[in-house]
Amino acid sequence: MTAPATDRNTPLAARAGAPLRGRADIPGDKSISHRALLFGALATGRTRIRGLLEGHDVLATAAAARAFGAAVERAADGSWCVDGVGVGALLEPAAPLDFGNSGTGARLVMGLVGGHGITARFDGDASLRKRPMGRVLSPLESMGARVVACAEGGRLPLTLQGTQDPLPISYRLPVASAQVKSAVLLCGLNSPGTTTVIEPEPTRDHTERMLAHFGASLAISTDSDGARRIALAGRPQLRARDVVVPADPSSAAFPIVAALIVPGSAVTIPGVMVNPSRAGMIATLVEMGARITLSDRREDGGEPVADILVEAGPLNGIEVPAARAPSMIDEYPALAVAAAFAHGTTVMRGLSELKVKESDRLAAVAAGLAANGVEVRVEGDDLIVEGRGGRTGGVPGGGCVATHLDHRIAMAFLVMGLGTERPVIVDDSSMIATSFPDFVALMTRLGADISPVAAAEAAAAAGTAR
Ligand SMILES: O=C(O)C1=C[C@@H](OP(=O)(O)O)[C@@H](O)[C@H](O)C1
Ligand SMILES: C=C(OP(=O)(O)O)C(=O)O
Repeated sequence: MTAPATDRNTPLAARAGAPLRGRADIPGDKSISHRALLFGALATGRTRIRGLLEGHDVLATAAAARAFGAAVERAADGSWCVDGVGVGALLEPAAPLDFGNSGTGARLVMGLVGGHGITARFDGDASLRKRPMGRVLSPLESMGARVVACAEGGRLPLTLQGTQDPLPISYRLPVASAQVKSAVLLCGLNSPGTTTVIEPEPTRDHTERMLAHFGASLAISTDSDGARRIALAGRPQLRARDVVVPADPSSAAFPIVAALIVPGSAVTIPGVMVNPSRAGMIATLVEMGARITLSDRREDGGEPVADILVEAGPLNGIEVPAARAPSMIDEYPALAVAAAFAHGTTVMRGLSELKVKESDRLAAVAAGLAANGVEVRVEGDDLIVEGRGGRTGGVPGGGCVATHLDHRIAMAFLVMGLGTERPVIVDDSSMIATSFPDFVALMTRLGADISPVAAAEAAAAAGTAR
């Protein structure tokens, strides 16, 4: 249930305390940040990006863009400039590309390499090396790319040889994955024909929005069976554009849940992206009775955004349908924590994709809840949490959570500890910097009590939780 802390881990403990109050400025969206750098590298001219997320995942993508010949610099005012090389003109990287913890970076860049006459080696950390890459490699191979070498099961480290003339294919996604969709479209950008992706379940649409923003020609329609069809005309001339990156709803989920479960809290979060393909968490929390108010809805950088006010209050357990999963796939660890504080049972259906994230999140969430005294079951791909809202003793806490190199597991359980009877320890917090480097400082400014604990204390807590 719990992993032993090592010397390199940085365990943290979260304790219940004062209400959370004030304004939370959330960093830029991770998905849009990766894409802004890659489209900047593929465009001709200078792209300026404001609000880029400066997390480790995105910085690894910036390094890859440089390896392809783009100039990528941070300006004195905090914006980023990318001088691109143009579609079809990427250079071959001189050294292996290291994507660290980032599935998005690795898979999107595989699409780029697959559609250019270059060869690149891909690697990542122990978590990324476990994640399936076949889902991207398989369509790229049908477009003409070749996997020269890879670890068992099509995993990293691997070497991919691209083609300068990718075949235009029509590809129906076998899994609901925006990363697979995006890899195929990025490869198809340098194809002489039209590349079509059909997605039976809609996934985040930032790639399509940004393709249009940079001047590509794409047609989006709905098939008779309800599937979404995206047709991209190959070899467009992409022109550099300004990109404004809105606040990341997946990061905002943590202070939102914290404000809901810590009595007396009221937190405002300005400029959060509320694109419908990412807004499942807000809809779910509102269904649970959360006091969440959206105001000043507007458009920023081609994405809908709003200011969010969250106030603490009771939550009720609900059933979350499988169809909603793609619109909140990264938010389930935070939602499961909210469910632990709700009155009644919450059933989250159709979570198979959670098993192939930075960790097996279905197992990690269940283990973390159980270690902190919450009754939880995994039934097939469903997660069932028995909320402790209104029960004597509240949510017990007192456990140490194994984070398995997973930023979202670390942040979700630190949030949990802000509302539990006893502190919650996470065995490692270093991965939080992949997506939300300022998380602990931001939560502390709101009034949260999160502090380092000695590895020995974390190990002892892990022992008692077993
Ligand atoms: O395209 C993207 O930016 C992402 C897509 C999702 O992954 P999948 O495509 O594997 O669902 C999500 O979990 C990830 O954090 C970001
Ligand atoms: C799944 C995630 O990211 P990635 O796939 O890019 O590693 C995430 O950020 O929760």
